[in-house]
Amino acid sequence: MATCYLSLGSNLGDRANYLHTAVQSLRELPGTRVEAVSGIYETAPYGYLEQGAFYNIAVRLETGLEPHELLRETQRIELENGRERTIHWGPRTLDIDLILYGTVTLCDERLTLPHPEYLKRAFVLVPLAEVLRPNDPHAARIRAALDGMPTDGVTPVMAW
Ligand SMILES: Nc1ncnc2c1ncn2[C@@H]1O[C@H](COP(=O)(O)OP(=O)(O)OP(=O)(O)O)[C@@H](O)[C@H]1O
Ligand SMILES: Nc1nc2c(c(=O)[nH]1)N=C(CO)CN2
Repeated sequence: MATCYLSLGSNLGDRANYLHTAVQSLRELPGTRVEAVSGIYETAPYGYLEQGAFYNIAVRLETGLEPHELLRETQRIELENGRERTIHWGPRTLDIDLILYGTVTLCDERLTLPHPEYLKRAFVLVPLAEVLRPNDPHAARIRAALDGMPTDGVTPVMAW
């Protein structure tokens, strides 16, 4: 089993409902236990700015699925929730990014772990800090990245 952290986002349609539906689907994955879900944050768009605000959460789960198996399942969940890839970093009903999979490092044509952008993204790090195990091997790096990072574009809107 591995401790994994996912970042989920939505900025089209009923954003909170897409996130709740996605977490329920994660709970139903084989060999997987969702252990913690952050509150929902409203976040200013990062990267491609001509779009609506996102709702973002972070999830900690334990899974026996291998990294590529987990990615296949999360991409299935995205498609089941109407995900369409039009503009890179553009609007989406649901996006699920694999941030950390234990201490695995991996870089192939389908999957990079840890996620290559996560330490630059307050919309990832702020929810992630809520569900992070204090003794996690990545905790010090995450706290250091958050220290001094502007987080004014990340606003808590509702508990999970
Ligand atoms: N850690 C990861 N989590 C999710 N997808 C990944 C990861 N590493 C690589 N990918 C690949 O990235 C491709 C593009 O994913 P997507 O279109 O969701 O990017 P994005 O979420 O909009 O941008 P970003 O990855 O910068 O957050 C996917 O088809 C997937 O194979
Ligand atoms: N606020 C916010 N901005 C983004 C997000 C996201 O989830 N939240 N996802 C992106 C592509 O992964 C690009 N920009």
